[in-house]
Amino acid sequence: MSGVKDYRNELVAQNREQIEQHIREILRLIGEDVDREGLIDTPARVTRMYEEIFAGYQVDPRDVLGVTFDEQHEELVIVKDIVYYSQCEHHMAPFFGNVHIGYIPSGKIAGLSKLARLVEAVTRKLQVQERITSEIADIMMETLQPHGVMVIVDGQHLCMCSRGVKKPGSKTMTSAVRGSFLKDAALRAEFLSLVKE
Ligand SMILES: Nc1nc2c(ncn2[C@@H]2O[C@H](COP(=O)(O)OP(=O)(O)OP(=O)(O)O)[C@@H](O)[C@H]2O)c(=O)[nH]1
Ligand SMILES: [Zn+2]
Repeated sequence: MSGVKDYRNELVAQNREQIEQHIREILRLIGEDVDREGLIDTPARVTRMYEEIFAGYQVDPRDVLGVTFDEQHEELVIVKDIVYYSQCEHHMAPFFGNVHIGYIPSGKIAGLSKLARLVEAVTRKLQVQERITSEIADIMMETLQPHGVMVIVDGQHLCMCSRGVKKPGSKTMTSAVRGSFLKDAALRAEFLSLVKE
């Protein structure tokens, strides 16, 4: 595993030649002229893009929250509007949106940027939106041991917009609720109202 700050998918880099060959073959099989100027470098570009958009395989998302601070703030902390881009595991088509994370620390707070890094680590791979949502909540619970966590994710799935059912603009909303948020309706309401602002 490489460090959690700047990472690319090393397996893609190791297999670069084979991946490029396969992409070239797919281009040929869909009826393209693989030797035309605009496409000559496309297999290499796509492979470099895979190193980036599939970088999540390179990191254990738990390591991202390795840096924490002891702090007695046992009140709501929210980081909202964390933009993510992921790839749906059914079609390998992009989906993207925002993640909102709220938690009540229990003696341990995370660096704020680490929550955004956690989103990166969980989304930069083949995913479904539900799993992104619950993985973020579960990893927060496991590593920070807070009183509770609530995560909301919205997503626009290109596999539903540009193909198939073709419903551009439709948004999928998912939430995960853990610990004190489960029992406390007022806390959930406070989180939701601050996320909406
Ligand atoms: N639950 C969930 N479903 C997703 C997500 N991303 C894509 N899908 C769905 O995965 C399903 C795959 O369905 P299939 O019937 O196997 O594939 P398909 O024939 O291409 O389906 P259509 O998209 O309806 O044309 C579709 O309904 C997609 O909308 C996600 O993040 N969560
Ligand atoms: Zn899809």
